[in-house]
Amino acid sequence: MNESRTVKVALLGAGSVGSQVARLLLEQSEAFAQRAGARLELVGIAVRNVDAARDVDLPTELFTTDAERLILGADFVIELMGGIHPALELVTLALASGADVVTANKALLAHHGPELFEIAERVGAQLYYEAAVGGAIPIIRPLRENLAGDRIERVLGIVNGTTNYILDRMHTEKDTLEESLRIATDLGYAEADPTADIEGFDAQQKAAILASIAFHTEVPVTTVSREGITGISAGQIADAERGGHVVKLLAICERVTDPDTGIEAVSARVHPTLVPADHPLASVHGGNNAIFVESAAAGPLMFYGAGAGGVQTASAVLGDLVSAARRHVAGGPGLGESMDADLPIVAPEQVSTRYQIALDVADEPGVLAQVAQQFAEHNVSVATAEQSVATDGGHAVLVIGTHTATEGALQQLVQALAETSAVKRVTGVLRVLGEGVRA
Ligand SMILES: NC(=O)C1=CN([C@@H]2O[C@H](COP(=O)(O)OP(=O)(O)OC[C@H]3O[C@@H](n4cnc5c(N)ncnc54)[C@H](OP(=O)(O)O)[C@@H]3O)[C@@H](O)[C@H]2O)C=CC1
Ligand SMILES: N[C@@H](CC=O)C(=O)O
Repeated sequence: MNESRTVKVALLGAGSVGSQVARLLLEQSEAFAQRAGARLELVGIAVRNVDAARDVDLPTELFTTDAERLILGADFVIELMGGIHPALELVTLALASGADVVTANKALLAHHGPELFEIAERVGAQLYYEAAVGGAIPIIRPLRENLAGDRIERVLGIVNGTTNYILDRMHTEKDTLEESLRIATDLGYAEADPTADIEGFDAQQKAAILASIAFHTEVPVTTVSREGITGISAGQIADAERGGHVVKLLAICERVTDPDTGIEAVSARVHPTLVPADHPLASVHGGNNAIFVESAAAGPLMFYGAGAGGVQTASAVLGDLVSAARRHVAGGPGLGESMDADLPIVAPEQVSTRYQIALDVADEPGVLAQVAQQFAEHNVSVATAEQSVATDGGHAVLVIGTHTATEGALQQLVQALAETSAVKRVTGVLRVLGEGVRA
């Protein structure tokens, strides 16, 4: 190692992830110096409140509220504040000043990635973001680098630790969403505003990032259809278990080829999904994530591990920092990325999958015929139907599994069912994961 070489590192944020990054940087400075080929000097930590209680004891003299000044004196900037503002302005300042930036901020990347990459390219700086998807799991680098010579067809999986933790507890402990979310927050899994987790925004942002790098095309976050888990009831969890499934929030990004024209497009979506209990995704418990990548030459690959948590995510952040430092010392290109495919995005209503629809219906003759007629009129074919009388009597519960149908047909059917006199309520609609890793 060149002992005389020191790179100055500014850290923005000392919450769940930032405090662990700072601790590891300080505790393992010798090891990092060996691995990076230069001393990584933590020159300061920008926060909102320098007096706030922290998960970790860190030297008070490192703390500042003056993020801009800190950035301008640094070679590398690690952004772990979260949110769009002021992260956008600060990351822009850092890149424009020539500093390499490491971030875990998927909201920032999903909404402003292209402009940040443009600035980075213009000034010859690098933007690293391994921790933005999948927490500790290496997935960004494999997609950007290791699989750059392959053709990726599909990226699919569990990309939000908080919702996986919640759904897992709803299955295994019969816990409520609210109580499980409280624990996930204590564990450091949830976003500062956990609405981002439970309403699927976090997974939507991650899907946009994954789809963009997997298919080499810009996938705006607004084109990723999103449904969170707040509508999932204890009844749906019980129905899923009875049918040999578990409920998981999945992000599904796939390349779709029109069979008539041969034109390729990209579909990206996030929704609660019925996963067969013997599928590998069903065994992903707690705050873990699992992401399948299917590519033409490599075939199916699975990436699995801690998807959230302060120290786990710090691992990915520090891996990026060491890469950045090595490049700083040895020179050479940074991570490559090409976004030249310019593929169209499939409209959400054209996406096809299988569904399970639960209905509260009147407990009287002729109901099934009325319901079946609606399915036929909307070209949604029934695969299975199971009827049981509700425990409180007076009505029955009808759970219908469909064959593959488009999202557009499904939406129209659900509206028609809600207006059918025999149907008291459409209690839930879940998409069903197909064979293998196909949705
Ligand atoms: N937690 C996790 O498991 C994972 C998180 N991420 C991402 O990592 C990032 C950080 O997450 P996490 O550590 O959980 O977040 P926290 O909310 O725990 O911490 C945020 C930190 O940023 C500081 N901060 C926030 N706003 C400002 C501001 N305006 N000016 C200065 N400092 C500010 C806070 O300061 P103060 O302490 O004074 O309030 C706090 O130290 C986010 O982008 C998140 O999405 C990615 C993967 C996993
Ligand atoms: N809130 C996120 C944190 C990691 O990205 C999650 O729960 O996955």
